[in-house]
Amino acid sequence: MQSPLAPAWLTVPQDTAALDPNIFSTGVDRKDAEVTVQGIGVTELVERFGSPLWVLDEDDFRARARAYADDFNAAFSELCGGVDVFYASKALLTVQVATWVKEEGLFMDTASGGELAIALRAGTDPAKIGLHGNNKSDEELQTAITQQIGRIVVDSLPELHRVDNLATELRLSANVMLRLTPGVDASTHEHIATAHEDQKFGLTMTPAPNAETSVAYQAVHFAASADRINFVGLHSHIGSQIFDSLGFETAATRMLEFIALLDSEGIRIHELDIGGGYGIAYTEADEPVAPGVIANNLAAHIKQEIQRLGITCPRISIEPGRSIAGPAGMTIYTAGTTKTVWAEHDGEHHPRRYVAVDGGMSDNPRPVLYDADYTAVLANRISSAQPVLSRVVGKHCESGDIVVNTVYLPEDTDHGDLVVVPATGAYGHAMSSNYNMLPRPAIVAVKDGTAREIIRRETYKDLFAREVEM
Ligand SMILES: Cc1ncc(COP(=O)(O)O)c(C=O)c1O
Ligand SMILES: N[C@@H](CCCC[NH3+])C(=O)O
Repeated sequence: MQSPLAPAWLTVPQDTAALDPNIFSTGVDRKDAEVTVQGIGVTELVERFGSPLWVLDEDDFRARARAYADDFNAAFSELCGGVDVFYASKALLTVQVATWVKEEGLFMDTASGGELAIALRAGTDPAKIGLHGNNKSDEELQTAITQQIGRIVVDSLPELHRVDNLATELRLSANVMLRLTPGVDASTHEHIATAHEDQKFGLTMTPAPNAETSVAYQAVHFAASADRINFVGLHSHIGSQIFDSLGFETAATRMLEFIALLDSEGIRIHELDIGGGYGIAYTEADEPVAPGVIANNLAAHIKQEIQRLGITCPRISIEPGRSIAGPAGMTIYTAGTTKTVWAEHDGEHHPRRYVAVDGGMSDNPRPVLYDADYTAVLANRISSAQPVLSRVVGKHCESGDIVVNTVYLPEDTDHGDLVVVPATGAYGHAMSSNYNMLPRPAIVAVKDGTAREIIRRETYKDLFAREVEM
């Protein structure tokens, strides 16, 4: 029965065993009542690799990566000479994952010296690497320049001057792209919107009061004329987990208008990166848009704008992260303590069942950071018990340690059952911690019916590893 505690979008499932193909990776199914990934059951996975466990459907990851490359190139090849797809590695990065990205022909977007180090360790061609960051250290910039990476995405005027000075000291030239703030309010959680004025990223396109030109304009003129800077192009990224195409289109228009202005002054912009941020389905309320549809819509919009402005289309690049890694991953947890509490709503009390699992905000901080919604299923068996409104919580010392805020689970879900949370491939492992000294789970990649660890589970010994002996 529908609980008054449930949000309007959450329906009571007809079948609590069903696996929504919008949310789960393509290799996930049920066999003999158990959830399987490419034919391997969750019980076997947990027996072999422990719980909780991050499972990655490697074929799904690779197919999504390829779809972005193929569909965007198909949509843009005639118009703008093609598209370079940079995988936003902040979503999920291990040396193995970087290798898949390389093998699928994608470029690599990194956002720190650490991510850059992993991309290089995986043998990524430096020319296919970008480095982001609003506060890059000299060491990070020096590595990027000496490695001659394809683009250092400069985020401020002082940083541009530092890059020029460092490149001069190193007697090398630096490949520089400028990240601008197109002043777009993306429809997403405020902590993951990145193109409105009042936030930390990018060079503003709005002139300060009484100033004749914007910081973005000054930066372009500096980059275009500095001896040690190879000016690659312009960049904008409006935010993350976005479904509405309007924000992307508005940003593209502002960038192209700026490009037209520069064009009229004789500064030709050869490349425009329009960022990532494409939303995925975490729950039944989310309706993700296929890469081919996003590509065609954006290409149609860009075509119209370059015709209106009378400019040649720059080469386009994009930076999807979540929409490649997210749906490919899921987390298997083991249920422990369960209890029912009486939650108040409109002056009445209603039951809410709590199912505590063996992980939580240390393996997925997104619910606590962004009120992110997820869903979950009972995975080791099918139950005919009635679905009851449940909250899956972790084992941390925080009442906000929520794994899935609202989901209908079979009433008899209990101690020892396996609970799977889908769509955790992005920003789970990437943002995980050892809070409460929980060792982090392993990541297992499943391909062609074979499961292998690509990141091993942490042990208590790992927790002592950085202790300095007295
Ligand atoms: C500059 C930049 N590019 C790409 C991304 C990837 O975003 P998403 O994982 O939402 O595709 C991000 C994250 O928001 C970002 O900050
Ligand atoms: N970590 C965020 C996205 C930030 C993307 C980086 N700019 C999330 O999980 O949704």
